[in-house]
Amino acid sequence: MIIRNLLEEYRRHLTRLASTLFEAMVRGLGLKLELPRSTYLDESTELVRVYRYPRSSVDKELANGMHVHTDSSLLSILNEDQVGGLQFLKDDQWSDVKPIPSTLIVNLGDMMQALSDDEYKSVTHKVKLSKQKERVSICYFVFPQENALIHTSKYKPFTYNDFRAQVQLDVKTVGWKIGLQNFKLPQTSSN
Ligand SMILES: O=C(O)CCC(=O)C(=O)O
Ligand SMILES: [Fe+2]
Repeated sequence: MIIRNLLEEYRRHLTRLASTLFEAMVRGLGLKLELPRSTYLDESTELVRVYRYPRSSVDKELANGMHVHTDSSLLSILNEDQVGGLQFLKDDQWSDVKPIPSTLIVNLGDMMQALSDDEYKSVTHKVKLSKQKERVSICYFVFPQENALIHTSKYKPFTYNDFRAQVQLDVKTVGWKIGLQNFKLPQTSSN
């Protein structure tokens, strides 16, 4: 089970990295968090996924290895090979994330967007399949404690559990994830 030990070691390094990044964002934004940091970045929730995306057999632009989405996480840290295919949406335009050797990609998830009161955005992204080469990525995700209340000015107070249950319900009833929009408080017109 060498792979298991390696993934565990990898996870521990990324916990450190994610905590450092989270701390920097909390300080940078001057966030007044009500609960300890480990409530929002809960080590026990961490996932490490290894993906193998096969070569695309269809000769079309549409060959998605991973459909359009935002991550529900607090933070996601991606480690990809040199094949490329990750794309993100900005101003209604898809852009490629060019792979850079020995470089990790940090995605902010929905929970970071909520905690930052929309100062930071959870990026919409997808993975396109290559026609030439298979792609491998190792992706780390960390989430808040399931029952910890996330309380900010732009959103109704909610827990990660509430969020996940709502996403599951939306996927079942509407057919896709609505996400943070469901928890948004009505905008006030004060200035
Ligand atoms: O494989 C990748 O680079 C991204 C995977 C991804 O977006 C996800 O698992 O949420
Ligand atoms: Fe993702």
